Amino acid sequence: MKLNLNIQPLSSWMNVTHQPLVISGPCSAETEEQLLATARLLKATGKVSVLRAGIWKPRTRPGEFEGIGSIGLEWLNKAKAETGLPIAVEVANAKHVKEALAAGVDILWIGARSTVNPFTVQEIADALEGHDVPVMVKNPINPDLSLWIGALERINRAGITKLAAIHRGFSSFEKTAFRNQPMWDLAISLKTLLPQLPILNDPSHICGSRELIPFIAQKALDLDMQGLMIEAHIDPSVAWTDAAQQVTPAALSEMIDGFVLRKAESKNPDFVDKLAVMREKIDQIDDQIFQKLGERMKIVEQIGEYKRDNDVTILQVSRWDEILQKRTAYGSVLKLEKDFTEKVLELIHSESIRKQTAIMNATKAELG
Ligand SMILES: C=C(O[C@@H]1C=C(C(=O)O)C=C[C@H]1O)C(=O)O
Repeated sequence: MKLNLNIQPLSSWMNVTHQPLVISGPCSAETEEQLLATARLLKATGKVSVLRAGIWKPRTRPGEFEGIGSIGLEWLNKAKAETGLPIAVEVANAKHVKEALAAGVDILWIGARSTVNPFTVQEIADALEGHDVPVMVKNPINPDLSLWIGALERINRAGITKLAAIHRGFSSFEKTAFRNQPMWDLAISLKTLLPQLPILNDPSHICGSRELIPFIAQKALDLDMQGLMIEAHIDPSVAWTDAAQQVTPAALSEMIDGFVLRKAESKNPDFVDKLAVMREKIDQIDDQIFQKLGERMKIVEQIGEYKRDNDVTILQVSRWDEILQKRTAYGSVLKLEKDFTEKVLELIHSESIRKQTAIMNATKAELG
């Protein structure tokens, strides 16, 4: 299924001065000096296309620094006048949108804590009506693809066609090395449903610590994401917010130099030919896999009927356990990750259970 949004290509509204597209700037604008000094150094790298700064900050607990507020718009405009960099801010309500538009902000983004709430997104969308400003929508904090798509649809329906998504990772109970779980599958699903939608990655919020950022950023580029939003601060050690995940402009520059840029496709005829041959092999193997899955399910159905006629339960834990043990061991010999093998088997098993349940239920109904 493909969704239908009216979106302009990124290249028609974003002047990418260096590949990959990098949007950078401090997590929060703190002082005029901090913002201007950071902006100057970012500009000097020659590798940053847009300056970002948070001026209204949604914080988990009250009493923390909640952003410098509207004065930050003036500082951003000073930075823009000096560096020539277009400016981007986060907006979380109609007032923010109004002020940002009045100040001539070039790009607005909607944060994860706003995307999660359709009322907030609709309020922002209504405030955007009639304005031709680029808007970027971060994923919601919870891994709900529909909410993310819904927010993009609301903004698009307000007439915003310069639209992009930002993948910043998802909250989870699970404690891992990441501040927010990347859950790449969701970004891949969004790209599959909306191939024309530019998706940027925000490795700063996924990682939560600067050391991890280059790895996540490279992975995002390898997944064909169209740019990166990376937080940078003149001196991260004294940052008022998110100190651990900000990098200096110099570190950012070095990081960008280390990226390997891979293209979405190659026109080299030799490459195209070899790829076609390998894909033909994959097609044949996929045919076989599905043929075999079909055959397996037929036997599962026969077993279901046999169990039904002999009043035996559908779920057979010891048999299921035996399959799990045997196949994961075999899978590891075949160099398949245990986690992958288990996921495949679990999918197959739950489909078996579903099929056999249908057989049992049909009979119960017939027996009436
Ligand atoms: C097919 C059966 O029913 C269920 C499905 C299984 C499977 O798909 O392999 C295994 C055990 C049962 O939970 C069976 O009992 O063998």
